[in-house]
Amino acid sequence: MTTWNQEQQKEQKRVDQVIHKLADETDKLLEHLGGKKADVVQIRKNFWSDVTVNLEDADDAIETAASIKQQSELLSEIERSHTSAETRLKTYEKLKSSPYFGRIDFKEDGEKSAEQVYIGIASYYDEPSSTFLVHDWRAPISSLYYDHSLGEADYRAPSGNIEGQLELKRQFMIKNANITGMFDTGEAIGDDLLQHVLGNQANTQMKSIVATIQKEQNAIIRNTTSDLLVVQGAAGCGKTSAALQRVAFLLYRDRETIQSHHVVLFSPNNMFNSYVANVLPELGEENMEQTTFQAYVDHHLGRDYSIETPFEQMEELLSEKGDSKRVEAIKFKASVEFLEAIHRYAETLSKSGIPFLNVKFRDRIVIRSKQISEYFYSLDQKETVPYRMKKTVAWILEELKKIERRERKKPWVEKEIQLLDRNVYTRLYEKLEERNKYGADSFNDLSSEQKVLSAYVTRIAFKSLRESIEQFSFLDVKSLYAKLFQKNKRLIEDVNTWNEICNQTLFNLKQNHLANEDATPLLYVKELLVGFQSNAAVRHVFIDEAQDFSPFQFAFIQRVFPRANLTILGDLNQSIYAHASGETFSMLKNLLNKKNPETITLKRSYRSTKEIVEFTRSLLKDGNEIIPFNRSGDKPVIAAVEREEDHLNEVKDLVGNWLDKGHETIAVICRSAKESKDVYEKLKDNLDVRLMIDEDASFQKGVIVIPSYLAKGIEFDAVAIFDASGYQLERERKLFYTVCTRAMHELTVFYTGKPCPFIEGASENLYEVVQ
Ligand SMILES: Nc1ncnc2c1ncn2[C@@H]1O[C@H](COP(=O)(O)OP(=O)(O)OP(=O)(O)O)[C@@H](O)[C@H]1O
Repeated sequence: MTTWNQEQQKEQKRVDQVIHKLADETDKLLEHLGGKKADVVQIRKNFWSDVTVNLEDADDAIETAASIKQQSELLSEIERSHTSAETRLKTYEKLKSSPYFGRIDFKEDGEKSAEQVYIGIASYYDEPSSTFLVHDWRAPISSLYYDHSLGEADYRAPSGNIEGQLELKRQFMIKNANITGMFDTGEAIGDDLLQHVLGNQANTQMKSIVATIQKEQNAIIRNTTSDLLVVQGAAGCGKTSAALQRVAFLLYRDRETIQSHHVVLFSPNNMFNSYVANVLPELGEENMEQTTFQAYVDHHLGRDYSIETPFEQMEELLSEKGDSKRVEAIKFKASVEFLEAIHRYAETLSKSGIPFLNVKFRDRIVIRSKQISEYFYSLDQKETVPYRMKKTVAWILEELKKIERRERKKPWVEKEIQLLDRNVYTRLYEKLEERNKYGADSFNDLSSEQKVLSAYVTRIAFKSLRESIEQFSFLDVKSLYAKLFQKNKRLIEDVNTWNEICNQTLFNLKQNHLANEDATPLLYVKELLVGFQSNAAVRHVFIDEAQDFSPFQFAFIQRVFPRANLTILGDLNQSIYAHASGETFSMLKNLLNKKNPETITLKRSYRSTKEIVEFTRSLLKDGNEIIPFNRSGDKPVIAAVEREEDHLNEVKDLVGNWLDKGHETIAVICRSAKESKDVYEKLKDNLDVRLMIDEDASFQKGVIVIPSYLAKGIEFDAVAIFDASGYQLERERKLFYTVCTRAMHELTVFYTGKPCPFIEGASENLYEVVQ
């Protein structure tokens, strides 16, 4: 037997031993859990009988409270240890199938021999031998595995820097407790395993990459020094993957202070949320909070306006209606200059000019906007506007109290009393009887009955008004925003289409419609006046696909999560929305004012084969910096088709071939949802295909037809681009690049009429042409 085989046998023996121990531990835990569960059920059952309830006098009441406290503390202690035992059990279950993926032998300076460190998704400590049989990949010593080749190496431990020699680095593939592959490598992370992993079929959900994290990705995952970490990287270089492993790392490192709900991920759409939802649970962690910026805007403005979604905006721009004037308006409204103009505007409002609305009750004006304005501007101007707004709310509520009292005698109140529900009447009666015990009037006394009922009716009638005042409904947000768009007062000199921008904005506002580009600035200017509703509990915010965030959105997130560190990940070459500034992320440093901002650039792309990356990077003006990972496949195919029927037939045949080859996730990517629907309708009778135009749908295996912008962030085994002749305008270059980079193994681009100018710019030896 060769030494390597012997070595593999030795390793398999160790795997067997570890798994055996894990099985024993699991049994013990199950027994312990059974006992605990019984304890909890017993305590819950006896909770009130074990507690001495005696409320006769003050001393007894104190004793009772103490008794309840003691019981509930006991209960929660048992529940706590039950939960942590359950978590451990889940971890053991995962380790039992694949206990680790790596081993390093590290000889610390001053030690006689090297320590063998096995690395897995969680640590496993063996009490009898007082050793870690598996180290968590996030433990300080595990960073040696990702960061160093053989030879001198060091890592940062809580006690300081530890130096020594890395003598061995071994990677394992272990499935169902069997070693199916094993490689020794001298590099940081050997390419063999990565080749194997990347060659697999795409999954409908993203996988964790802990076994093959690259050194440059590890720098993102383990960064602890920066409050603003910006990651710029090519399509498929692992930005999303690194972000998710970073969440897992932070949850592990700061486990005493941070839980999953202290971390928020902003992603491009809900489908993407479901696509990444499995990574953290796979690593034994709970998912962070996931949201989209649109969800935030809808939550705050959805009741008052019909808001255009980013997808609706995209559809319009991709249709014939999408003119360059609208694009210019969108860019203007997302610009840093507009943001600064809004700040200047808000400053002037501190002295005068805030538009207020009359406060109305039952269609009658009860407080005039002029009175509100006078009150607001009578307050000390040294105080902030949000503080004065809060004082104004308090003042209006006081005024409403007086008005409410006066209303009680009005005829409408009497009418409402007649309509009162019987149950309400009885409840009020009981309340009054209760009060009566203490010498108040009786309900039988007619005048006091009337008083109670009219007070009740008016209180209920004013309730929603009071609540809306607390939400600053007296602020005329529409006029506030509209005032920015005066034809004779250009906010920024070099906007050519200023008059059109003004007309369109004012027209939309009149209809209570908010174009997507107006929603965030309008909300922003409102919040500058009333104060941002912030969440200080959140400690880390991740923004994925950040190239499509406007400066407004960044500024918003910063204010809403004032204590959070930001990790911002994006690729400027994939800026597909018109509001994307196209600027580098360097403006974020000034905009966000965070400590130690750092930028990391990732250049190596892992998703697609070398041939696909070489082709896609040539679609960009400056794509040469993107480095493909060395995994080979077929060259992309450019297929010219003459007629629509031919196009559909060719797509159908191609997809059939791909299915025969074993590809499981296949996408026919169209430009718009409109085109997707059309293509789907024509394909569905001859092909098992699904239409994916709803961003709330979850991503599934099989063949899908999907619009370009929804495919952002996800990947497929094989991609067919439907009619690339549709991508003609320079502003669609990045959209075209984005859709082509979704392919892992195969890419075919069809076109019907005019060739796509971006392909024409690519060198002919990078693709095959099929006529
Ligand atoms: N170190 C790695 N080991 C294994 N697979 C990796 C690694 N890094 C990235 N990948 C794989 O590469 C693919 C692309 O990764 P990911 O989606 O994170 O890239 P991205 O930079 O977010 O891409 P895009 O900008 O195009 O959305 C995924 O399949 C991911 O699993």
